[in-house]
Amino acid sequence: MLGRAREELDRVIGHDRRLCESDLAKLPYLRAICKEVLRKHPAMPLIPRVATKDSQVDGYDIPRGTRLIVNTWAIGRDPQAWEDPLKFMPERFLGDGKGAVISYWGNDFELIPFGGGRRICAGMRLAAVVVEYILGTLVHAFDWKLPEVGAAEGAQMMNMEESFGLTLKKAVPLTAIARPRLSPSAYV
Ligand code: HEM
Repeated sequence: MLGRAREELDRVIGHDRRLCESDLAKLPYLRAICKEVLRKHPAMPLIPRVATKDSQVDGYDIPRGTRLIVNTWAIGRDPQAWEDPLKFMPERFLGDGKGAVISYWGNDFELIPFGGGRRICAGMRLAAVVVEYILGTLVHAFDWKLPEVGAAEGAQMMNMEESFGLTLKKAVPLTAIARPRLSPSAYV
């Protein structure tokens, strides 16, 4: 996966400069990775709401004033919505399958990391660009490796468990070593 992302970045950008915002539209695999991250690890896992009128959802009566929590974390891992939901598979957003037309702008309810409706994230356009830009730059401009440690400690380093809160964080922070891989002039 890292190799495929790097191959795409090298093909579009080369080694003599760093990624620019205008490159992002030409990097579909990078975009698919970011979507997959936001599906499986949404930064805001629980979205609060209050019912403004009596309603019925999926056979449940919801009286006006009820406090509701939309669990985007669970939606992203729902086997009724996603094939093999626990697998990190950016390819699900590429090609001509169902996933290729799913976006996170609030209309496809299986992928709502920025929420939806009137209170949808006010910064989502900025956030979507920044996430792609930062991840793309880190992958394109550096080779990454884990510190050399014993197997048990090594397994902990790639630990993807999450600690729940208002925002979702990695339970075990990642430590990795970066080595530049572009022409020296690209870093100036
Ligand atoms: C990956 C980054 C981000 C994620 C995943 C994210 C996610 C969310 C979510 C899920 C909500 C609740 C939406 C709802 O209730 O339907 C929200 C609200 C909000 N976000 Fe973001 N957000 C991100 C970045 C940002 C940034 C960069 C800004 C500002 C520059 C921002 C500003 C806001 C504001 C102002 C609200 C409240 C909107 C309202 O209640 O009307 N967010 N965000």
